[in-house]
Amino acid sequence: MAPPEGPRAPLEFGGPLGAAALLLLLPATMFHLLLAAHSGPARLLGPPASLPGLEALWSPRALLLWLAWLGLQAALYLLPARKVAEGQELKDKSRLRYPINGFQALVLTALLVGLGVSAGLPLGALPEMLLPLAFVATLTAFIFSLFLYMKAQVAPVSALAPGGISGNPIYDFFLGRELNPRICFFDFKYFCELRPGLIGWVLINLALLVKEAELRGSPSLAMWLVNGFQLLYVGDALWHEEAILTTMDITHDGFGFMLAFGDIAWVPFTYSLQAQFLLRHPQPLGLPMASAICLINAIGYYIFRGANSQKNTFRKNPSDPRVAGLETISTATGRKLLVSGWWGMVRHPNYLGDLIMALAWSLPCGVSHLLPYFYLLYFTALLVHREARDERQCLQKYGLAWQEYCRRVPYRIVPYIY
Ligand SMILES: NC(=O)C1=CN([C@@H]2O[C@H](COP(=O)(O)OP(=O)(O)OC[C@H]3O[C@@H](n4cnc5c(N)ncnc54)[C@H](OP(=O)(O)O)[C@@H]3O)[C@@H](O)[C@H]2O)C=CC1
Ligand SMILES: CC(C)=CCC[C@@H](C)[C@H]1CC=C2C3=C(CC[C@@]21C)[C@@]1(C)CC[C@H](O)C(C)(C)[C@@H]1CC3
Repeated sequence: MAPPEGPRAPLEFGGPLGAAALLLLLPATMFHLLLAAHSGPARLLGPPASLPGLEALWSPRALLLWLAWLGLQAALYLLPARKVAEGQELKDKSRLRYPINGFQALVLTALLVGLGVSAGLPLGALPEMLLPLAFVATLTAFIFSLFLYMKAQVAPVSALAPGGISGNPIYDFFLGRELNPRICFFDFKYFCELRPGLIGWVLINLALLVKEAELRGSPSLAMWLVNGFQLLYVGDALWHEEAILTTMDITHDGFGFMLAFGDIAWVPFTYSLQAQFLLRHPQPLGLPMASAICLINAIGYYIFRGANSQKNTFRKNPSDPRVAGLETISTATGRKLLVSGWWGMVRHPNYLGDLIMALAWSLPCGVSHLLPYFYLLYFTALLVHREARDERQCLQKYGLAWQEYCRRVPYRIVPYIY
């Protein structure tokens, strides 16, 4: 029998207590990382050297800059798109429409920043504002999640996510009640997932690179690598923007504090940790080591892109010649599961590629500190947890066919290990 959905569904993240703890723990971790990367010892574990006062956190300039950034990204979202894609079928059998113009937003942002810099915009001053910017981003995430929670109170039941309707306000505030909150064509979750945070991440990286050039004459090789790898990752996400429409964040999870904070605060301010670390803790990196790290990133990217594209192509059109020859298992839903190609190697080959890239992003920072490896550690925990959630959902969706898939492809993420 399928597990229940709605108020009787099993609670995730340790239920209301776990959600309450995460509401505090996630912002606290982000500030700890920002302070640690800025400090001499750069300790991941242990208390920061000193705690900032309110004057270090609050800055009207940072608030203005942050609101201007959100406004710019919202305006770019509303520009005419090269394509309008349809999302997955919803409970009421309708499909939402989404503009595909994320890559265009990245390019236009780059052009505007380029113009600004040539007109004297001090991009190298941004690293000094990271703390107050992270503070206003966190405040925005709390206020915005409150708005989303209230908006969900008046949304029809069919618009609610299966997980966020436990009835416990803290849990539902954290996980999100409404699946696709929108005002007219403006989809809040889709906008936040790919625009202000992801593009903000590469802009922060670039500012750190500029600042390093100002301080030391030129950016280090390690800084170039981190910038290049992460720009490739963000550019790839925006180029393949349509693929996000089938991820569990869009199709299953509600839009609450977890995703709102994750998208607009956690991603830009913690995913740029390696570049933040390198600015204060320069690391020597020779060409042979740099080449080996590039190779690791290329292997990770090859697996990540290959696996994601294979599944997306198959889900869009199983008779596409690129996937038509692959072996499949039929399921009672009428959909099929791939059992050869990337998806016959492990059950989440895309996670494997992503983790290999995460390793390549940390290696340029050397091995003297644990701090730049935070992303790899956090990401491993996130993907292991995400994989378990996805398995539960697939078992519920596909039943015996999923069990057969697990028998034929026994490893989850790493062949012969996990
Ligand atoms: N950088 C970051 O912080 C993060 C990055 N990611 C990345 O996002 C990407 C998307 O991840 P995510 O949304 O978690 O999940 P996936 O893209 O792995 O999607 C899982 C879904 O794929 C379908 N599926 C699973 N197995 C098969 C199969 N054998 N054949 C066909 N379809 C299958 C199922 O959905 P259905 O059958 O309904 O189509 C399943 O629910 C990944 O590359 C991940 O690494 C994710 C989280 C955070
Ligand atoms: C700890 C915490 C705050 C959890 C929230 C998790 C979010 C940070 C992540 C959940 C899924 C994500 C995805 C991406 C970024 C991180 C979040 C939002 C993603 C946009 C990164 C780029 C990838 O190519 C992607 C598009 C596949 C990916 C989608 C999932």
